[in-house]
Amino acid sequence: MSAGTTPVPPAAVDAALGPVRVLPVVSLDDAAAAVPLAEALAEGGITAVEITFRTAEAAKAIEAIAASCPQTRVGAGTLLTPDDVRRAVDAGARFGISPGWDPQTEAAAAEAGLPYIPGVATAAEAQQRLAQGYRTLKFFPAEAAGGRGALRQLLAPFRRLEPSFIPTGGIGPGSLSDWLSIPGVRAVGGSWLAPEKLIAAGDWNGIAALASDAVAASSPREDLP
Ligand SMILES: O=C(O)C(=O)C[C@H](O)[C@H](O)COP(=O)(O)O
Repeated sequence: MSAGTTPVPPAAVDAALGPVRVLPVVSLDDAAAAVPLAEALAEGGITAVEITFRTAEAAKAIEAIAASCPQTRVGAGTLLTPDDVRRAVDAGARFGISPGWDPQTEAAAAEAGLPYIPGVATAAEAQQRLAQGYRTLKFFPAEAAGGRGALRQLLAPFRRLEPSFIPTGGIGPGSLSDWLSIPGVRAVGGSWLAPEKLIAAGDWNGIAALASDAVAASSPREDLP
């Protein structure tokens, strides 16, 4: 397969993400933290998590959450190669996300039937992915690529194709609700919900509090599964 591979249908991506409006982006140095972390996020009301392949423990962490946290939709992030995709799927990831896009990673995701969300930062990239049939796109790096103004401008010409964006990169509690109020923003991603320091300290109450603050700042959308 090559560029032009038919992606997993948008409805499957939507179903995999469920009602999530805030997606914690998590890098774990020790997979032993995965389950308590997912439980803390769920206690705060967040039942989806993206475990990034930035660390060697990613697959183990996904496997642990998939096995022990049935309430949590666990996905894999930073998918950069077909091998990342295969390891994510074998570990039990229910969706996959890349910071950008390449045809080999895309083909591996399509072959595995993994609901897959590529990243875009420009109109050209958005138009290419939409033309292929993707509808849910990560907008990355959200703040550095122009922030909310840039995304609003991107949405204007593409709106009739009904794209659904997950802005990620530089977003925190201060701007979360403004991002979520943009029509066309499905969810917001970010690492602020699982700071390295709190994870290292095992401060699960602290993480549950961050999650519940984020849920309080986000409006549910009735059209989501
Ligand atoms: O790792 C990946 O796959 C990425 O695409 C990048 C991350 O999603 C962002 O770096 C998170 O951004 P912060 O919330 O500002 O930390």
